Amino acid sequence: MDVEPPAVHPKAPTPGTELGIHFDECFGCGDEFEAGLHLRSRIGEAQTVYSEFTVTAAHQGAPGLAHGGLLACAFDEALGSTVGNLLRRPAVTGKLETDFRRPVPVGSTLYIEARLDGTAGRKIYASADGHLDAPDGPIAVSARALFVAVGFEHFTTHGDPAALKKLADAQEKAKRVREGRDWEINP
Ligand SMILES: CCCCCCCCCCCCCC(=O)SCCNC(=O)CCNC(=O)[C@H](O)C(C)(C)COP(=O)(O)OP(=O)(O)OC[C@H]1O[C@@H](n2cnc3c(N)ncnc32)[C@H](O)[C@@H]1OP(=O)(O)O
Repeated sequence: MDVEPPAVHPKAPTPGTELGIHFDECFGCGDEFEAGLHLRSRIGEAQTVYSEFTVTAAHQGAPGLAHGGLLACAFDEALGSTVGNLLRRPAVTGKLETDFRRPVPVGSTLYIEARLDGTAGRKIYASADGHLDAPDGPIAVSARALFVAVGFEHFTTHGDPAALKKLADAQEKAKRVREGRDWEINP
């Protein structure tokens, strides 16, 4: 099947939108686990998403340096967020390839610029570059990923139904607050 240019969903958030946390317990972006990556993302122009990841002592491999697996995790999150928010289509990572070009010290921030590259049926291609300590800093890590679109049953069949319900309830509550209907919540 030919790879086609990605078609951004008409209801995708607009450039400049801060994306927030998609699930409190997500290791990539959630705030429930102190040692998590706490990635913060916003929509950029032309099918891009910008994310920032600050490396702490909790993310070390060698003394004072980020663990490569956790850097890959940051890219999985940044790319997953790009696919999910721009296409508004449930998808999971099928393949993730990383190039580690420079060491990333504790205390540094990676500025990750992620983009959609194309789609072919259920396959979604995306890639990203991580710039060290400034949006135009040297590239320390690059990644390419294949996401595969799945039905919602992927998560209900393989995931945790109680956690999914917690997530659905939180999303419903956030929607009510956004629409000014928070008074409808019966405590
Ligand atoms: C508003 C919304 C906001 C949302 C924000 C969300 C943020 C989220 C942030 C979180 C981010 C974190 C995100 C995470 O961490 S997601 C968690 C990590 N990923 C997983 O757990 C996925 C586990 N794998 C599976 O479930 C299945 O294997 C999948 C579903 C991927 C495919 O099994 P399925 O049986 O369904 O499909 P298929 O096998 O017919 O494959 C379909 C097509 O894909 C091609 N293919 C598959 N794998 C590979 C591969 N490795 N290399 C090359 N190609 C591969 C395959 O050849 C075929 O192509 P073609 O033959 O049709 O040409």
